[in-house]
Amino acid sequence: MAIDFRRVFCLLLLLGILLVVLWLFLRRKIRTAKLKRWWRLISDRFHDHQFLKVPEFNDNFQENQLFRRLSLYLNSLESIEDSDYTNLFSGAKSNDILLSLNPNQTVSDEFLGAYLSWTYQVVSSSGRSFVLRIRKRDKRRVLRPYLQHIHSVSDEIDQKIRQIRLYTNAAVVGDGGAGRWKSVPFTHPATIDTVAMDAELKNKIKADLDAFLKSKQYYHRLGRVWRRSYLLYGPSGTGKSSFVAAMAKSLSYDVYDLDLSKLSGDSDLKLLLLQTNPRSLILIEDFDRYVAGTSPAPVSLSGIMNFMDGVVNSCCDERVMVFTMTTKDDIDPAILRPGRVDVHIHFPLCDFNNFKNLASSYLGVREHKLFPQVQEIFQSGGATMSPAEISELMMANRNSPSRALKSVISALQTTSSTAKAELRSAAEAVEEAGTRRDGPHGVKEIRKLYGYLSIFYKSDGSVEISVTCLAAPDAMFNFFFFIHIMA
Ligand SMILES: Nc1ncnc2c1ncn2[C@@H]1O[C@H](COP(=O)(O)OP(=O)(O)OP(=O)(O)O)[C@@H](O)[C@H]1O
Ligand SMILES: [Mg+2]
Repeated sequence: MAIDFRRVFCLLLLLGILLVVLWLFLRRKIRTAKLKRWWRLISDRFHDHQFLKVPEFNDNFQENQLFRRLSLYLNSLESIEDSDYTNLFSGAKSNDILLSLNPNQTVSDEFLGAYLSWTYQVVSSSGRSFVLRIRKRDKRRVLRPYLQHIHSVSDEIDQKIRQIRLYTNAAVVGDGGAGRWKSVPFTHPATIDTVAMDAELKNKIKADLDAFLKSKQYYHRLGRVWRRSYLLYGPSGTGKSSFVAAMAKSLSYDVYDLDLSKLSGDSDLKLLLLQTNPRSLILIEDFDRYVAGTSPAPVSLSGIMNFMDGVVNSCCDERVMVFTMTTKDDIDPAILRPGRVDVHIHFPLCDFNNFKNLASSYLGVREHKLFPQVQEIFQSGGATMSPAEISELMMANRNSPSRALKSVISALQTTSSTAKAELRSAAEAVEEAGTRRDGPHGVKEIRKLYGYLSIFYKSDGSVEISVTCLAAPDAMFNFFFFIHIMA
């Protein structure tokens, strides 16, 4: 039988054309990623796999940093778009859209020629975790470099999108456990530059924070935990809390605002500390209330001191601790010894230099014909206004710098004359005390003038008055005048 080559050729041509049309059709209908996935599913059948789980918390309820890094890394993968179910969130900028994996969804990845897949698991009993599926054959070759790759990519993402957060501790419910810290984005607008304080002091603190950030190796070489603690003390409204916010922003650290009154005991304090992340600032506001015993605290003094020493927080590398208080007069110096508190920063009531800083930021005024009058009031002593009070007056009159300055002058004059009258009556009280003393011996303190005049009745029978110089030119130092009256 003779072969009809023309017919065979036509058939083959027709078949070829059909195949090309089919290929074009499939390419349009099925994305290559899906084809790849199918191919991988088929080839996976011929390999053994291993599963590795990355839980969100470790046994101490401490956040597992690898989980956080993975979350950043996986949500940045392009393949997340191929997952069947993905969450969309708006980002920090208005046109940013962030993708995030939905529970029980899988995202695939490729590294050094190996195929890997991650499943995001949420189980009510054991919490959230990521589970890696990797071919046994690839594990030895790929796992270590892959994890390093995740570290460096997540670090990069972290730098780009890092938004610092403010954590607050909730009261103990049930058996304590994980999730005691609740967080919100920390958006306080204060920066170190916006806080009015002595310029030299400000530069010293900036340099100190900078040096701390760079000294990981140094601390570790000395066998010390890489942490630094600061005490900010001064009257109300002098900028302590604003400065804490500014410090956190300058370090780019999360803030853990620890409310001691919500703790259930010393072990609870340890547990909460273990749950803080590295690169964070742990803040205890109004610390004097707890250590001077004016507020009952559910934690013991030794528990607090252990926490300050870093004994309990050997895990607490890369932490800054900040304590704020109104005055450190009543605090046992042992609590504030070097090592427990590394840097003491005094926030004084407003002086002329701070007033000029405030006028410059709040009113945009660097010089004004009313400045000499303001300076005179500060120099005459007795002007006892906080930067908060002065800045409020400036803000209220920000449309007219002259009116703002006049209202500041009038308020300063009022506080100055009240302060002088109080000083006189306090001195009279001391004079009287010199001739008549009742009550038990010991230290009894009358605090007047916003804490700037202190009178001590001492056990040796003497009376000591300490007056902090109100117009102290340098925020670092206080000047004390002592009057001794022997009974
Ligand atoms: N030194 C300052 N420079 C600029 N603004 C200040 C300064 N001190 C206070 N303020 C302003 O006053 C307000 C109160 O300040 P802040 O809360 O920081 O004071 P504080 O010392 O923490 O007071 P408290 O002891 O009552 O908590 C803030 O809005 C802040 O902007
Ligand atoms: Mg405060």
